[in-house]
Amino acid sequence: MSRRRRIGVMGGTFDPIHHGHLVAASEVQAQFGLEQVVFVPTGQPWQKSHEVVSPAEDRYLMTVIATASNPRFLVSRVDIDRGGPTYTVDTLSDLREQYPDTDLYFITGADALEQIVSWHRVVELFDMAHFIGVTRPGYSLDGAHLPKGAVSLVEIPAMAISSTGCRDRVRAGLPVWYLVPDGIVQYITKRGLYREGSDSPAVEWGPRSSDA
Ligand SMILES: Nc1ncnc2c1ncn2[C@@H]1O[C@H](COP(=O)(O)OP(=O)(O)OP(=O)(O)O)[C@@H](O)[C@H]1O
Ligand SMILES: O=C(O)c1ccc[n+]([C@@H]2O[C@H](COP(=O)([O-])O)[C@@H](O)[C@H]2O)c1
Repeated sequence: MSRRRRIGVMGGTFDPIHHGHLVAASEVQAQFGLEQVVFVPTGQPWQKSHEVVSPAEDRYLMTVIATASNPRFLVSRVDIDRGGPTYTVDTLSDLREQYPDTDLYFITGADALEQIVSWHRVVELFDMAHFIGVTRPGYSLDGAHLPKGAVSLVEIPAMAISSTGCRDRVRAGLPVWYLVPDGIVQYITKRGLYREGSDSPAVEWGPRSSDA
């Protein structure tokens, strides 16, 4: 009897994508024998509504550039094309339709996992995918209230990199070489992303009038 397909799902705002994301996806791919890992840039990350987030198309293109050299990595537009606030319950139902007879492995860092109880329709999530929590410097999972057995925890090489840190460095005129792939440095420079007073058309996600 043939084994069911196993596909990883790496969701993120990716503003910008950095080597912490790529190492997490690569480690989980190898440890769980995943056929592919699908990177899914968020449309509107509703829990970051107080933050300025770069346009989805910039985040999507950066994700495509950063993953292009790995034949096991793919990028999906489902969260961007659906529109509205991004909920993982919708991401997983779209991907389940796209990948029938497949086990999905949703990858999250320790920080995101700590917050998972606040996610939309969280109870349904654990029936839709296996959740894999990866270690992240500065975060611990000790206090996270997760359903017993719902999440597998995986130790990955420690990458003390965050998108916030990368944005702050660009704003301060510091290099982000080697924190992000080379193509992402070039993309950020070309588009003038994250620079104070730059013309880059960052957007703020306020609640839509229909959500009020
Ligand atoms: N250095 C890292 N090590 C392990 N997991 C990470 C790391 N950076 C991000 N992740 C995980 O990747 C997913 C997407 O993260 P996201 O795009 O929000 O990046 P971020 O660096 O956390 O961004 P920001 O600093 O803007 O909050 C989340 O599950 C997050 O926990
Ligand atoms: O479903 C939710 O309510 C929800 C709330 C916060 C984050 N998420 C998902 O978690 C992933 C990482 O998100 P972020 O904001 O840390 O980049 C991404 O796939 C998000 O869509 C999902």
